[in-house]
Amino acid sequence: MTLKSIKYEKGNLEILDQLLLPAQSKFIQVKGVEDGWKVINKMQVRGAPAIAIVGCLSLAVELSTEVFDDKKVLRQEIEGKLNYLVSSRPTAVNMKIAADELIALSNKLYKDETVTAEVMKVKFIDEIESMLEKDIADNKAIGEYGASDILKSLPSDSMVRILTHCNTGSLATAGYGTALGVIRTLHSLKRLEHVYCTETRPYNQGARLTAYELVHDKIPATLIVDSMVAALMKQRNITAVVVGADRVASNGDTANKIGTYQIAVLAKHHGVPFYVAAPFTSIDKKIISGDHIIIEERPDREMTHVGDHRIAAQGISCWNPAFDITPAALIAGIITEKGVFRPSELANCQ
Ligand SMILES: CSC[C@H]1O[C@H](OP(=O)(O)O)[C@H](O)[C@@H]1O
Repeated sequence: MTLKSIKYEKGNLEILDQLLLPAQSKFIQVKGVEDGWKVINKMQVRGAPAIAIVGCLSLAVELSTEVFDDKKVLRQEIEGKLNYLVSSRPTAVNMKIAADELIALSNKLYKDETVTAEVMKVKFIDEIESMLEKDIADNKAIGEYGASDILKSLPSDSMVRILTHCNTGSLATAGYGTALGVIRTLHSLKRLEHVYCTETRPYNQGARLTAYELVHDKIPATLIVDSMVAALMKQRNITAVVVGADRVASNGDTANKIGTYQIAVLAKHHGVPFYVAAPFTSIDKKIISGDHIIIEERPDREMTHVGDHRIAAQGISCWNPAFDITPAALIAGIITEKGVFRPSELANCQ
């Protein structure tokens, strides 16, 4: 049974409160857009694809409780609430891309005189619901493409050792995962010797979430502290690094969890291929480079406390960017549901 972080039935949405993992596995109800914004902003649900899916499903749930007889009112409500959801977290592009596409659909349905307000609402909710299965299908394709690219230049009986950062699995998507999807596919092919996952301070997505998923799936894995990456690459024969993405610019520069950039630099130094795994819903063709990606800064408390326990001196100032930018020059390949692309190929692929 695979892990699920999102439970959805028409008119009802629940999310696994990831702030409580791994100690407590508790689902909480999301009754509408306001709840959706809050659970994303507080990082009770997180991960670029999951943010978009939960945000849009929160709107679907809200609309399903209302009756519309005026298409103009429905269209205005859709646009306003999607733009509000985009403001919940600024760096991942998935929610913005989903909002733009759904607003375009809303405008198309609004202009179609054969479509009533209620039919417009039903068609709109159907489109949002389709995101769940599409994301899982995309992740399975990412897993296949990524595994074959990593294995293609290796002896057919060799085993691989993979390093990953943050959480990119079922807890960051609708299921299976992106970088963790590549790891799951390598494991299913019986070619995965071992995974190393970083704890990923300060939210500890690796220690709390990725380790949770790897243990759940019985995948051989070892947790390391973020500062161990250089020693690991020096002492263990890491085959490849595979990480996720929150926003990939059209030149391949990639925003991902803080700490990703330094892993990419170390991978270059040690001759380890560094891959980004992300669906096309994480690629922002509207920006030319990583210089144009907004980096979210999170509250100091996420650094100074673990739960209610203070671990940093009272009064120290903190800098807590949630992401950093890895330059395209350090990326061997961008693994998507349409194939693996070198960064220089990205601008021309649809
Ligand atoms: C499926 S990629 C998820 C991506 O999102 C994470 O960030 P956060 O936990 O702050 O939402 C991290 O950057 C992952 O690579």
